[in-house]
Amino acid sequence: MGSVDGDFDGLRADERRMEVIEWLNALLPEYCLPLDSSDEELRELLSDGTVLCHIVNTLIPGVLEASWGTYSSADQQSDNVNKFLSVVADMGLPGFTVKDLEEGSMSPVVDCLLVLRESVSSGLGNDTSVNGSKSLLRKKWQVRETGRPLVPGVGQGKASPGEDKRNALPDPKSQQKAPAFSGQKLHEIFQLKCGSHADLPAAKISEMMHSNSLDNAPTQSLLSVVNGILDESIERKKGEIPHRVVYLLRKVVHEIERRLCIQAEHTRSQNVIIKTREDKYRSKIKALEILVNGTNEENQMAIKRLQIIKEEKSKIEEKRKLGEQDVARLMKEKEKAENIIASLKKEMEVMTSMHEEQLKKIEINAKQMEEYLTAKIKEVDSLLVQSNKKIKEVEATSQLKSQLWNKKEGIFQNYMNSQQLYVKDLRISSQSIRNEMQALNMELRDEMSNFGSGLKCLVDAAENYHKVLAENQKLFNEVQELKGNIRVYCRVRPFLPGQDKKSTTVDYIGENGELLISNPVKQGKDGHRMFKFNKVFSPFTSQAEVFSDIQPLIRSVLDGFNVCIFAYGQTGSGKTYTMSGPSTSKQDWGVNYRALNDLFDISLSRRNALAYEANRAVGSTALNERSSRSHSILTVHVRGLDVKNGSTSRGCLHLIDLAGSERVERSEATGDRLKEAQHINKSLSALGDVIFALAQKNAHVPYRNSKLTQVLQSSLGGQAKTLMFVQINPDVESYSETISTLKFAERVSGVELGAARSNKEGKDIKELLEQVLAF
Ligand SMILES: Nc1ncnc2c1ncn2[C@@H]1O[C@H](COP(=O)(O)OP(=O)(O)OP(=O)(O)O)[C@@H](O)[C@H]1O
Repeated sequence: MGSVDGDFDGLRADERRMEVIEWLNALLPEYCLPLDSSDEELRELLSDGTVLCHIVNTLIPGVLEASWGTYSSADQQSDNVNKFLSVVADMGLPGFTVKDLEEGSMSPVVDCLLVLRESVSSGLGNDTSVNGSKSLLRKKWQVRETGRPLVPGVGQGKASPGEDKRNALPDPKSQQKAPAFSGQKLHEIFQLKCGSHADLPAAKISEMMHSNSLDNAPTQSLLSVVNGILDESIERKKGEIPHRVVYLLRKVVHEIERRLCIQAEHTRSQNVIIKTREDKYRSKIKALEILVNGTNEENQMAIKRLQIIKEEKSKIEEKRKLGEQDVARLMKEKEKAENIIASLKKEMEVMTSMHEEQLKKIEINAKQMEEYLTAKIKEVDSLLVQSNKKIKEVEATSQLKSQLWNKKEGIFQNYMNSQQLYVKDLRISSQSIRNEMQALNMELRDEMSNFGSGLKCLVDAAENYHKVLAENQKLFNEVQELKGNIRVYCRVRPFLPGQDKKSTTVDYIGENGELLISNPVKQGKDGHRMFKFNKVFSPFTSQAEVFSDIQPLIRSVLDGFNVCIFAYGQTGSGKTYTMSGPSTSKQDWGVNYRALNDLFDISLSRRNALAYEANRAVGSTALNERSSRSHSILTVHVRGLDVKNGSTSRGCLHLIDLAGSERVERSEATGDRLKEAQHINKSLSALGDVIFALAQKNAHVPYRNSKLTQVLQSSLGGQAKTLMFVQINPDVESYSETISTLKFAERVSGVELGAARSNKEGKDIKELLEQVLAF
């Protein structure tokens, strides 16, 4: 793009220069500079300032006079240029510097000339201001209206009207090219006053005709001559024109014609040049348009590429950022690694120095050891020498000693003989002792046989113990059966802290399982309801007391019975309290902990006779693990192996914390909770139905009505023993739940209780129990 601008600038400068040259050619045709002249050619024409002054004089005749001369000095040249510039400045037009004219670009000079042209052309005609400025300029430069400058020696005299046209300055070139006619001479000829042309001497005219001075004279001057002659002719009132004057006129006219022809020729050639230039510029413009179109497409492409590049750049920047982060991380890691390496290096250095020190020490020790060992070797050598000496000495002494021993042997032989005699005596006495020992052995054998018969009696007694134990178990279980296979214990929960103790529904708790519940709404006889169970535990009954009543059932599990203990009651009535206990401290233990503990204790006490295999399963029946909405079942399977006869017994204990017994309609449950409550109710009523059927000894027991009864099937019915804790809340607000719970329990226990009561043997239960416990 820059180059295109440059081209345009160049083009504009060329055009402007051509414009100036064209104007100059029109104004001063005598110079006739080719239109495509360069800056340098224009500079050559204008540099001495003469032409510039000539321009001013042509536009405002007589304002300036250039310093003429074939070879004008540098001072003259700058003087001419300064004159021109001061005229331009006086006209209020922008000028240029002398330096611009001497070197560098000619555009300031061209601009100045164009502005001057514009200013003059716009001020032509009846522009008084321009005329005014012209007169001012003339005044300034002391020029008369005739146009002659008031320079001494130049054009002095009276100016006549019409003399203006004749006052044009002579062409400096003509002066240069025609030395025969000096500038002053030609001037004189063309500046002749009226009537003088006719009076020109013949020699002078012939000199003019034969010389080429007309060739060099400015056209303006030639026209002035013609005009002068014509004026003269008019003045002389059609007087006869001398032949020589006619000839001169012809010559002048001929010259004018010749010049016009040249000018026309020149104009034609200029036109051709201009046309070719125009074509050139048109083709250039087309090329530029194509270039511009191409550039637009390229621009769009470039914009698209730029966008892609921008996107790529942003991606690259992101990558670069990530890279920088990586680099930062790696730098940190590198720093860490360098730190570690530095610390390791330090450690290495320390270790190396330590090793070196140790090596030195070892070397020192080795040296010391070597010295020590060489000393030792020396010592050993000397000792060896000494020991050799000693061996010899010892050999000598041993010889002496053997002689001595031989003497002592003789003495010992004598002693031995005497001792043999003594041993003979001892043998005789030992024989008598042996006889005594045999007698004693006989006595011991008799005693041992007596002890064996005693031991046999003990073994027989032990065997009898097993039989008695079995009988005991049998009796115990009979007692349990007599007590009933289904038992219902009611437990009344105490009031919780913050509850009003006066608002109780429990009126009376009898020793034989009676429970009187009062209706808070009804008064009198109808306001009370009596229930009867196997036992009723008051709010003050401890965990241990409750368990002592069910302990025999746990014992029967080890004897191969299935036992099922469960707690039934509304939420918050104490089911978990009874079954598990409020805490894990021993005194708070519920039935579960105590039952398991008891099983272990009894199995341990029976370990000599029976080996048990202490298995447990825990589960819950509903989706929710909260005890109030799920049944929690703890099952213990017991297998006992009789050590003596190898027989096995299997028992199973189910400990169940049932879900809350609230009625669905009362719980106001909806959605999943409703379904859950319905399931719970269903399983509880199924349990009731099973127990009821069992108590009535029905042929069909509906075990399959619920999952709960299916799971407990083996522990409900048959020889299985079932115990139900009916938990009640004494609070008045829970009255209706309490009644429905008790009714359910009564339904379960009612028939069984009746059966137990009608059994005559039931009266002997207490006695039987006492017998068993006494045994
Ligand atoms: N015999 C009792 N002595 C003292 N506090 C009791 C007794 N029975 C129950 N409680 C207390 O009453 C509250 C409710 O008891 P518990 O949680 O055992 O009831 P629950 O019937 O198991 O309730 P849920 O059906 O919601 O599980 C507990 O704070 C418990 O400690």
